[in-house]
Parts: sequence; C-alpha cells; structure tokens
Amino acid sequence: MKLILASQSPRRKQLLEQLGLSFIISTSGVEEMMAAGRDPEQLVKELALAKAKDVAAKFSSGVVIGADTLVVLGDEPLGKPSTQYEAREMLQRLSGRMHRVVTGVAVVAVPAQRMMTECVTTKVKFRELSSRNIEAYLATGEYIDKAGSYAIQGIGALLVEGIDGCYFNVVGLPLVKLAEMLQKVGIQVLGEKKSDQRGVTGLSPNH
Ligand SMILES: Cc1cn([C@H]2C[C@H](O)[C@@H](COP(=O)(O)OP(=O)(O)OP(=O)(O)O)O2)c(=O)[nH]c1=O
Repeated sequence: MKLILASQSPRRKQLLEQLGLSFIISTSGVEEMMAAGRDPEQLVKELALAKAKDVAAKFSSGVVIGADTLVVLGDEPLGKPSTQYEAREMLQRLSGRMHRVVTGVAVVAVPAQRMMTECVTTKVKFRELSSRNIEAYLATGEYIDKAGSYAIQGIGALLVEGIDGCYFNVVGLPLVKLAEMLQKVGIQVLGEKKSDQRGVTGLSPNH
C-alpha cells in the first residue's frame, strides 16, 4: 500500500521520515482560511481532511495523510503571520502566557474511502519576552511560515518555558496519534517484522 503525505511542509516530511516509513509527497491546493468564531479544534480537523481528500482524488489507491496546525491564544486562533509586523504582535501577545497548539490530522484510504480525523492539543508556556528578545528573534526570519510566528524546533526553543503534551504535535504532526490512525488502515509502524514493512512503498501518482 502506498503512503502519501499531502503537505508541502518540510517539518511534516521530516517527522514522517522519523517513523521509518516510505512515502511520497503530493501537495493539495486547499486554501487555508481563518474563519473567525470557528472552533479551532474543529477547524484544523476540517482543513486536514480537505487537504487529504484533495490529494486522494489524484490517486486510485493508497493512504493519504493531511494535517493542519494552529496556535490558539484564549479563544483566538493565530495562523501564519503575513508580515513581520503581524509576527511581532503575535510574539508580544504570547509573551509570558500559556497557549495551545492544535493539530488536526486526517487519514484517507483510497479506494475504500475510509476517512478518519483527529485533533491533538499541546499546551505551551512562553517566557516573558523583552522587546529586545522579540526583535532578535524576528531578525532570524524563523517566524515566516510558522503558525503563531515561532518554531519550537529551532531558535524558537528559547522562547518556550515549558510544554504539556506531545512535542511533535507543536512541530506539525502528532506522531503517536498518527501511528494509531495508520494502524487502523493496516499500516503498522511499530511491532511488525521488517519484511512486512516493505508493503508500504513510495510510488509515483501514475504507477
Ligand atoms: C507552533 C509551530 C508551528 N510550526 C509550523 C508547522 C506547520 O508547518 C506550520 C503551520 O502551518 P500549516 O498550515 O499547518 O501547514 P503548512 O502550510 O506549513 O503545510 P501544509 O498545509 O502543506 O501541510 O507551522 C512549526 O514548525 N513549529 C512550531 O513550533
């Protein structure tokens, strides 16, 4: 069975590689909209499923993984900043406070059309940041393309006092939850003999 990651995120590619599975990447054309007033947990699940379904439509067989991550401060979802000004504002608001990082994951099996979505939440507490800290972080450019304007896996580690929950979920893919979901569609991540894992292979869309 071929495994397909519906993501252009290099972080998600790295995280999936960490599980030792062979897979290919096919990106979706789904637009991420930040609908105000929507429940963030529901929203990330819907976006993850939309990405996975969009890619699944290009294949006649396989298992497709889609994901979406948001930072949520209080009730307010913070997506990726579109400007440095917006990133500065987000970091100022996150300073000294606790927020949640929610990642929705969807697994779609083709042609059976079996679909699953889950959402995992990790709490992250930020250090008190001085404006000097914030300006120095912005100067690294690491905030670009990151929900909440930081990357815990990079220099952004220095902004974080502590976390409660799955670290990989913050980076963009909750690995334990994903492994459970894959198991339900017949892909074993742990506990299989090496030879059995050859069943999951990377094939191009026209194979
Ligand atoms: C909070 C946080 C987010 N992020 C990233 C993970 C996601 O890639 C990104 C959130 O954007 P997403 O919209 O979830 O994903 P994406 O657009 O990068 O990729 P795709 O939709 O193709 O799957 O923020 C980090 O890398 N580190 C962090 O600490």
